[in-house]
Amino acid sequence: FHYMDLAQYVDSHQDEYVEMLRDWVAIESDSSNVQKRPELHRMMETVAQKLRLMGGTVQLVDIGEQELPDGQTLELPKVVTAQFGNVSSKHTVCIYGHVDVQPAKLEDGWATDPYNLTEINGNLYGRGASDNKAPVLAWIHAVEAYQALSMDLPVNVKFVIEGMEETGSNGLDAMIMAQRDTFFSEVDYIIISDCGWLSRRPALTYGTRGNCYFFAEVEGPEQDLHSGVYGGTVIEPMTDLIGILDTLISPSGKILIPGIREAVAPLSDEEWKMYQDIQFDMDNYKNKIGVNQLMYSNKVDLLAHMWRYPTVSIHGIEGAFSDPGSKTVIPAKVTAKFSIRQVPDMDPAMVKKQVTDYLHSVFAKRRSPNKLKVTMVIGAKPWLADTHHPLYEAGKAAIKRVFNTDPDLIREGGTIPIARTFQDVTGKSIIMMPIGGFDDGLHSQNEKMSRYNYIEGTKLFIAYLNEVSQIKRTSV
Ligand SMILES: C[C@H](N)C(=O)N[C@@H](Cc1c[nH]cn1)C(=O)O
Ligand SMILES: [Zn+2]
Ligand SMILES: [Zn+2]
Repeated sequence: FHYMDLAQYVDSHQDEYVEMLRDWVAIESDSSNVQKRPELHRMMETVAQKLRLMGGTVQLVDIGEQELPDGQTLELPKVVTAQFGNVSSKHTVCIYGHVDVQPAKLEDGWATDPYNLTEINGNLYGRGASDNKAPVLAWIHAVEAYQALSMDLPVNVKFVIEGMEETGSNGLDAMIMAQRDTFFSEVDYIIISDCGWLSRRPALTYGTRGNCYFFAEVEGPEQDLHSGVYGGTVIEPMTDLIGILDTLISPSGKILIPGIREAVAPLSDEEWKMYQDIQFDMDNYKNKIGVNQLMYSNKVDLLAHMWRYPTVSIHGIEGAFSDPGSKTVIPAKVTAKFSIRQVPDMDPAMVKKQVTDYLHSVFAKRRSPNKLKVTMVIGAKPWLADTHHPLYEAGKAAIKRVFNTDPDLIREGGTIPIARTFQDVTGKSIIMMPIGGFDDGLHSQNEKMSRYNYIEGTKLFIAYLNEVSQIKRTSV
């Protein structure tokens, strides 16, 4: 295995890789904004074209339509599948990633245009740079490097790249089920690089939280009203909504919805010990996010609540006045968006019932004439891997080769909605191998990917393909 030659190739092509990331970041592939859907289609076509030019067997798989809250339908972005190599004596890995992004606007407080990749002090700023465009590209560059040096790929490589991850991977479950006995039948392992390290030390990820995402709509008068003219006479939808939202979680982080906490698998002594042994600087973490106090003051509690316990987050209220200035309005209809991160042994179907029943009972106590409607729009399960699987040993060896250190074994507080489906439907083992930095600002202003992580991450993937090829057949 000529690792040094491959690594040198990567180093000498890094500016091209950055330019390609620039082209990809320039496509506003925001999956949550229906106006941007043409951009998302263009993004999927761009990925497919890149893989075609590399000689892959590429398909753009139609996964149907999405139903919007107003009943209209919208074409889902096609899923790109590709295959490089089909040698039966070799293992086959399937790389999953996504190229849709979270919304971003300059006026949200970005220092640079979110869709114009900008390099400052070795960091590449742009929406989707770390989540998940650079990691997807790094996998592509890894395959390209083998090809460019006329080296056989040590394993067959398949890609599944989607464009709806940030809104729950709509349509992908059905596609995986439909292709379970075709595209996925020869796949041995699934690799996902859609998360980040915990610190400056490289990491391997063995668990993700799931997510149940809710809309709670309160509807009252026929139209918005003047708060001076009508205030005091009507029962305001916003007051009702804030009132019920306030019953979801206590100020100290205790979830108040009956049944949620009871479902959580207890933290084992082994887990407690693992968290205890992880190097994690709480002050650094506070500095990074700009707060002087956290919900928990010791490391184990903090890590456990980041990865291992559910939490409620309130994201926004549609219909509420949120522009600058001071409009004196009583909004007629307001819709809160909130989500509950899922952990073993929670069940999204159960959570849906628990949340819906609870909010209706709390609302009923208010004796409000307004109407409450609760819907769950995403129900993604958590995912957990066996860290003793050879995939993780191979990951450790690759990290040792590239970074000359042992990795942290970590969990991810975020959600990769399709991870659990991959595991349950295909029955294949999954590893998550992040290359994003701990301070990349995913979903936030000024998201970035460091040039270092992008380039060394590409080398890591090159080394990992070789390590996976050494896994003995019996361990598949
Ligand atoms: C971890 C991954 N990069 C990510 O950001 N996933 C999203 C997926 C999601 C979950 N609910 C809605 N979207 C996330 O964790 O927020
Ligand atoms: Zn992601
Ligand atoms: Zn994301």
